Amino acid sequence: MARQRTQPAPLEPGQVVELEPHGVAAGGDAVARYDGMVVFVPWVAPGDRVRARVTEVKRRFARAQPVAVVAPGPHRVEPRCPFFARCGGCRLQHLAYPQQLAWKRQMVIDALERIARIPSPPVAEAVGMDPPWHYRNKAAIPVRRLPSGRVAMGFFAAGTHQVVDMGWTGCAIQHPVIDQVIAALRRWLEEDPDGRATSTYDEARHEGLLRHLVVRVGLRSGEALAGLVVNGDGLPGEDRLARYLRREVPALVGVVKNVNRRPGNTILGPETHPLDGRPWIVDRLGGLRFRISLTSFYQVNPIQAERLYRLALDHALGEPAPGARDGDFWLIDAYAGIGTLALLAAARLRAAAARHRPGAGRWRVTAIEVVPEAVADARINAALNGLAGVEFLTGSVEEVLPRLAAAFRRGEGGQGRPPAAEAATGPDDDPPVPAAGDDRRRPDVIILDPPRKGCDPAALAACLELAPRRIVYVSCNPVTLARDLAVLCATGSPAAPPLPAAVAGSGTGRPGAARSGHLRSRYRLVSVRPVDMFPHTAHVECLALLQRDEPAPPTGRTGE
Ligand SMILES: C[S@@+](CC[C@H](N)C(=O)[O-])C[C@H]1O[C@@H](n2cnc3c(N)ncnc32)[C@H](O)[C@@H]1O
Repeated sequence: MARQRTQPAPLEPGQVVELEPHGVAAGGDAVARYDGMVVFVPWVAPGDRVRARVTEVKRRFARAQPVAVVAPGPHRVEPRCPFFARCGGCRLQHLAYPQQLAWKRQMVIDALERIARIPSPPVAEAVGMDPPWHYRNKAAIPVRRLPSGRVAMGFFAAGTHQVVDMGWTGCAIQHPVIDQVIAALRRWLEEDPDGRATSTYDEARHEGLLRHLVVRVGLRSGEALAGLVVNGDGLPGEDRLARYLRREVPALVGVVKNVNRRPGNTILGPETHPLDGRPWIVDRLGGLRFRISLTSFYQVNPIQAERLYRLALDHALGEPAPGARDGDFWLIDAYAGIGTLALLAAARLRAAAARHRPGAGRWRVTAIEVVPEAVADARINAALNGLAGVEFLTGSVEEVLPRLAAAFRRGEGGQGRPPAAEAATGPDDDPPVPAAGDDRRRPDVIILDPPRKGCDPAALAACLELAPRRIVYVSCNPVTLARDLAVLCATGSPAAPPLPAAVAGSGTGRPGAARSGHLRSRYRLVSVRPVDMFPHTAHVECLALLQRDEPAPPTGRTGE
């Protein structure tokens, strides 16, 4: 039973109590109740009986740290990593993998019901991986020298900036090549005279040279790249160090130095210089090749990324394949990174068009990305795969998508490339992708794959105005997904951001405008599919398909 507000808290800090958690909260802590009060306990599983010491008591909840597992529950398993519950990287290794998947699905359902106000949302079973280990293709590892001269390298302890030294054991979720690079750098720093003379970064004082080791591995290609993040011009003997690392770890195709002189916890700085070999790796994903430099976004779990992308494109391109029907097809990939989804879509569209009669299924793909380096990589990737006609627009989605909507409003939407956009030009021998014909006034599909903070209201407003038949939303945060779906599906959540007045109808661009009838419910949530990109962590990734069943609103008007 819920506690009355006036009752004194039944717990106080320091108290040791016995608890039986019944669920897992967002973030991975187990949830129990004690005398009606909610208590969050990390590192224990639902069904466990545990003794826990109370560490914090608030008005409505308390936190406790486990002291002992009195009786393990049915879903508890032995964590594989000896550093589990000390290292902050994994939160769920003690929970059997099928229960992790069930929990992630429940997190999505809860967010959609609570925030987007969608009752019984159509959330499918999560797509898991087998085996769910050694999947991470990238790690950024802080380096700290201890007073003894030894070197500690590992991830930060949960909620702190204390390095938990991984020793020589390695990490259970990252690619083994990353462990090899860590071991080689540690040997250099402890045994080589230049290595011993290398200071490591002290965050509190903003002193010391070597901050992080960043390693990237191409799962399919086997190529690896190491980045030494330096608070200064360089490291003693850095060229020799780069050659040493490549000799010790043959998978390394290059070693680079990244200069980050800024205080704070941003890992990478603005400049990257090659030290030895080449400053990028090439990996294969979904049948295409991608060049990836140290700073570009690339999904950290490529096995699951391939599944996620296949599902996203099945939704986006739908049935029948666009090449199999008459008419043009225009797909916009918003938040495109190095162009993975845009190029995979273009490859599918090209293959489908080639299977059918000439002239049927002309297609166009437009990708939008804010980081210029990622766009540069994307253009190289387009050329690498013979798809250089894909349009890459550099800019924020909240600026570029409204420009496309404005062009559409002026009746220019179907006339080739967007007017205000900087379109990619491919090599002369690469035939351009046919632009959509004049009869096509709207994009058919918009893919949204924003960072954790979700989409800006201006981006959502432009989506509503462009009114594609389908929206495919790839999300790494169910909370912001739910907030944005409340706008796109017009469910009227108070969490939904205000829309610009022009889109919300007669000047009422406020939260809840949808409830007042200004925004007709436009998109139906057809399905949501969690795809486990981050096994053993509390991160939840999912894919939502939205469909517009009703006719598109007339040009320039999105309300009734
Ligand atoms: C989750 S990643 C997805 C990248 C890509 N779709 C993929 O799967 O590799 C989000 C991308 O959006 C970019 N980004 C972040 N905010 C943006 C904005 N406001 N406008 C455009 N791109 C943005 C980031 O640089 C990053 O490349």
